[in-house]
Amino acid sequence: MDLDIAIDAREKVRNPTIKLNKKLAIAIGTLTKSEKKPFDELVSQEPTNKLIAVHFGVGDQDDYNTICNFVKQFGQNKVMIYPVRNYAFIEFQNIQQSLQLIQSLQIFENIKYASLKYPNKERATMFFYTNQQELNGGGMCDIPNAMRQVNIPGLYLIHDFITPEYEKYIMDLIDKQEWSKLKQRRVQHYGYEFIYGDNTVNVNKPADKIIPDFLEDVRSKVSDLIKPQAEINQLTINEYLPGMGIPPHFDVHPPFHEKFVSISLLSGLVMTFKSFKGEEQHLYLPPRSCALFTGEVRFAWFHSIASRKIDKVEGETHFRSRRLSLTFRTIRNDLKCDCQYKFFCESQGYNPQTMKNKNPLLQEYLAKLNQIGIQQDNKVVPNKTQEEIQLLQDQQQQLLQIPKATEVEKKYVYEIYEKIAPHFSSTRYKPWPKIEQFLKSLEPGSLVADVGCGNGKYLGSNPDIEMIGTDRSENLLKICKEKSDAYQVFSADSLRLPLKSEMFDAVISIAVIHHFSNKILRQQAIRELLRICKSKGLILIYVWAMEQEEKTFNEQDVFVPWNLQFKYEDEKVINQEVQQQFKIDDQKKTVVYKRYYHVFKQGEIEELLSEMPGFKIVNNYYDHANWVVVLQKD
Ligand SMILES: O=C(O)CCC(=O)C(=O)O
Ligand SMILES: [Fe+2]
Repeated sequence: MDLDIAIDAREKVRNPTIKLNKKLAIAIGTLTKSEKKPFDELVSQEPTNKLIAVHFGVGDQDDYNTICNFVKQFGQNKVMIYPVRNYAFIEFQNIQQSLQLIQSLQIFENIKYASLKYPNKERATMFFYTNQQELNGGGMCDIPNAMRQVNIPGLYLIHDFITPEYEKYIMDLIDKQEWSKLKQRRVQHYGYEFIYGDNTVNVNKPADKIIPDFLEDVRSKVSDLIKPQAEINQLTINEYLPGMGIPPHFDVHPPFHEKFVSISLLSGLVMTFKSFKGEEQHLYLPPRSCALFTGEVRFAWFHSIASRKIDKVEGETHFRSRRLSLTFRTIRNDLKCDCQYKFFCESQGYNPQTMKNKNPLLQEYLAKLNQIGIQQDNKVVPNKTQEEIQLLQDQQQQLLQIPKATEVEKKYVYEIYEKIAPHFSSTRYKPWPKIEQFLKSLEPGSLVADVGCGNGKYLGSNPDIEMIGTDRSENLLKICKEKSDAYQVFSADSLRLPLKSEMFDAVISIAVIHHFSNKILRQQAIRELLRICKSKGLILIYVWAMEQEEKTFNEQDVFVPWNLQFKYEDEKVINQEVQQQFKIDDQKKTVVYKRYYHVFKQGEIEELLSEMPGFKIVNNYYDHANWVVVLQKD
């Protein structure tokens, strides 16, 4: 078969199939090269039940799905894709099926292949019969297998840092802003202009554009995360279409404070990290996650994104789609970095130029590291006291643990409230006097958050204050809205409230903290209450007491039954799902659901709080079988 297609430009204009032939030649070139076999050996002149699809067009997942759906029409088959090489191996059960596929396409008699064109795309896939039992895919192993978790000193990945709703909200607005075009990508800069090539900023020249207001929530959340570092004041937004990447680099030291973060929007992809010792690790950054760079990874590791359309994540092929990243940094006006990684630090004698020429000092440094071992070197931290180190480590530990609700909260709290909401609400209409009293004691005009507002029974307690309510249960929120149009409520996770810090004059948390099944979660929920409260603001917390007359508890972690009357339950549910999962009490005509509680012993909430900074306890008492504390933020 003659594939040496030399095309005369004029001929190409006259004969449109030649354009296709040129593409074919390129595709076949890739196939033969990576399979290391001549084309004649790879393809069969006679119909077989196996096909090779070349230029498979897995540019993105859409193409992949298109082709799989197309192939499926002709019968059961096995499709092996080799996305790196843009071809695939398809095996049908019989020849009839592959024959039908080929016949459904445009057939080019002279070289016996069939071509599937994509609507609206300058792209086609060609199919050939083959006798091969399999293809080797040209070594799919070219793509490193990335992990969802890695162990890189100073690097933290926080999942679900923002919600899908917030992501959508900011995406729409980001797309309305002006983009600057780089050779590879499009970018937006705020606060300070980034100088590529040197990977730095001009600290004396703030950009005209400051970080937009619509990003304030995420900016302040990042500022909290990096405390005690100064507030975030620079933002770079990078846009990566499939196939785009960023070469290996690290941020120069002097113009930026230590910590910075990169938040991924829309699509995940793999970031590659390379240490100064040559060690390489690959981490998958999922959408809406936040990667926090501190210490060694920030000062002395290269990070990069390979220019690919697909990644391999724990063995699975992951198709990239459009991704935006928000890189938030703090500018350092004094330009004096005093990190311990002085061989990479421009403030301490490092010169990127000499580094490129294999800086002899660096060679010496690496030799020394090899001698004493990196472990020991890590322990030597100039300019910081032991106490400071401990403090930083504690803080990083804490960051690592920005915790997520477990299955217990999902299955035995959240899902149950969803089910029992109307019935629950019908039994919870009377506000408790002491809580009303607290709300009525607030200054007129106060802004108050009711975190875990349930059916909203306190939202109208004091008409002179402004209240917002959050809850995880959509069905309870529905009830709030039915009660009054004026109620401002929305769904939120109490462990990570989508609310700006220091915003509220007071915060209440009624019967919420006891639904978290471990101490870390209970503390995180309280930390969030503290975070959104203004300095000197009050926080009222109610939790179920173990010591109560209404119920006897033999232990602290309990599942408390809720007898849901049949009239509140969907018939269908009673018959099917519930019968398998939940107990039905035929006599009482109820379905028995169980809610998880951690009931608090006397003094326990105070003990939990004693491990947390930033407030004092101004009151504590017992009310309606609950232990109660009132905190005042420092
Ligand atoms: O896209 C990212 O996550 C990283 C961007 C980055 O490394 C940079 O802007 O310096
Ligand atoms: Fe970077």
